[in-house]
Amino acid sequence: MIRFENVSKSYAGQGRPALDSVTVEVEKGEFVFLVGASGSGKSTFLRLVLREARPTTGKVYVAGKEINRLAGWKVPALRRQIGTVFQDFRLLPNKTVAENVAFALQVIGKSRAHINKVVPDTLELVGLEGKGNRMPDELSGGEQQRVAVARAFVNRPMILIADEPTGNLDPNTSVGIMKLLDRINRTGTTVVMATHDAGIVDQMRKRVIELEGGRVVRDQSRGVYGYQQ
Ligand SMILES: Nc1ncnc2c1ncn2[C@@H]1O[C@H](COP(=O)(O)OP(=O)(O)OP(=O)(O)O)[C@@H](O)[C@H]1O
Repeated sequence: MIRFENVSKSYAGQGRPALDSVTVEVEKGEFVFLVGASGSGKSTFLRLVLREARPTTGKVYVAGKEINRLAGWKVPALRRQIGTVFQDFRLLPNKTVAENVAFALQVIGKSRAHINKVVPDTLELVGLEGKGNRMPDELSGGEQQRVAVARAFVNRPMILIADEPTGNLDPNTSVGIMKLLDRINRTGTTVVMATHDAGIVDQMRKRVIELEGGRVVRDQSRGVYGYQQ
């Protein structure tokens, strides 16, 4: 589903590359944690999958396509297949919960009938039934992240990318979000999550890829967090 072939990424003006000769493959339906110290290259890895950044050398494949070679007009279709969740939720503050989730479908031209059916189903899936009319600032952090997960998943993407999704949440709330991501993964969606949350990684026992200075230094199935911060 995702394949990096000898990928390096250097940012202009930076001495050493953010990613350095990374070769890694993530199969369809896998759940993968990306761990490593701050600056080790996790976000760069995720941005390359979304083609928000492009490799300096090497090839990135998503669903069999080398995405660096995709024509610009095909990039939105690629991103439509990839849901994203971030530490800071990134909800639209002036839209209700339901509108935030619906918006993700409106911008890709889905019909009102489809939206009216799918949004309530997805809010129920994430445990927010009955809260569709709330504004984001009327929700707890954990609930706001559930909205973000609903928005990321409402189009049933083949990949879900999560960059520190529990970074702003307390441990109990984080467990709830992880249960949700696990549930989404069980529907067949490939999940790649960058995290500093040792407790979560140790509890979930999923594949762990560790980056250090832009290189893969560990790739372990049913792994643990495994290093001191
Ligand atoms: N847009 C950019 N321009 C220049 N350098 C960048 C840019 N983005 C990241 N870097 C550099 O690339 C390296 C890897 O950064 P990256 O954000 O991928 O790490 P990370 O593992 O996600 O870190 P964190 O855990 O703090 O989010 C760092 O040295 C960082 O300073």
